[in-house]
Amino acid sequence: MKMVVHLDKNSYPIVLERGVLTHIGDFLDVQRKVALITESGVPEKWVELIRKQLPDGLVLTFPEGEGSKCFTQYENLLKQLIDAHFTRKDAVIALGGGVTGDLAGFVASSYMRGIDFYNLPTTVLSQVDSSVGGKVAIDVGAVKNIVGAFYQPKAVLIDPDVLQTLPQRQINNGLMEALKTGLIQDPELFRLFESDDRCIDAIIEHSIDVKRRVVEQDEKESGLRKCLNFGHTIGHAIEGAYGLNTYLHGECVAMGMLFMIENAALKKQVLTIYEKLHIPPVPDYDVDVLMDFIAHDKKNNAGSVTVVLVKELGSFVLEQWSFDQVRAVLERGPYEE
Ligand SMILES: O=C(O)C(=O)C[C@@H](O)[C@H](O)[C@H](O)COP(=O)(O)O
Repeated sequence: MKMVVHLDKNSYPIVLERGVLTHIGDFLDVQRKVALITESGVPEKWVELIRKQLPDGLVLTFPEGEGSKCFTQYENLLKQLIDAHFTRKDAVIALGGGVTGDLAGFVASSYMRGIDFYNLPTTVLSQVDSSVGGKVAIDVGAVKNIVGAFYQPKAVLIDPDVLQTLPQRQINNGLMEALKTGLIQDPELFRLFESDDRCIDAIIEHSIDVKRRVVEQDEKESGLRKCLNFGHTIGHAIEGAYGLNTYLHGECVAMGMLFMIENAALKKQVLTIYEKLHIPPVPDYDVDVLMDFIAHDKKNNAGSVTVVLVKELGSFVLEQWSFDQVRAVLERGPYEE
């Protein structure tokens, strides 16, 4: 199955196909230097599958985890491209999860002011969400994605077969971004979570299709695209407050969404899904610490923040809240009406 993200000269295909990673040469020119940027957690068999299709490939592996989305790793990767004499005609492939796509994409966006970038996501989270849309970034300290760019890939190749080696916690983590998409835009996608035989291919297809349509209408997040941040304002704050490595990103988004669902029956349905997928409960938090992170949110506007609320399944409302309103919600807690 192939979709195209229509963005004028930055348009690109998303290929969702079991086995697509066995023939990447059909989608990109491999007859040049290609940096295959990957993280240590990606099984060797997937790295080798891609490497052997790259006659002049350079495998660059960084330690897995959010901690690698930092200036040190960013600089290391750039230095390795310089040492290997990469030119503007060469390319970067990201093979991994959201961290790899963000880091490798930011490297590609800035090396020589931008070289070709291809995203080959290997986790549920990156397949349903982060590989599409061109957000690339690193963190500074515990502040998530604070330095980055909008830099669209030349193609996204999604192969659900690679998920067979993914630990269950990572699968459930990624599913939270798809659940988010269902809650804000796609009731049918939400229903897939309520059925007992969740079909991952259908979840990916629904999620990516919604994301594609949102990005086409608002590439740089001036309006509509903010809906994709449902759960992220408080989610990112919890992620940061717990040191970026205690909870996974999707788990934090799941926690963050609870504060922003203004429909008791729907919240109950969501909590039932969390229970089935073993999503951790919201931990104890210090309101002042979370507010400090929220003060750095990119959706801030002098003294207020754009929040995404879900009142009815499949739709969202954007509201401009004062910090006092956010504080009140944090003080009320995630499980209260
Ligand atoms: O693509 C988007 O736009 C999103 O907001 C998707 C999010 O799920 C994703 O986690 C994104 O990386 C968060 O972006 P940020 O702008 O809040 O850093």
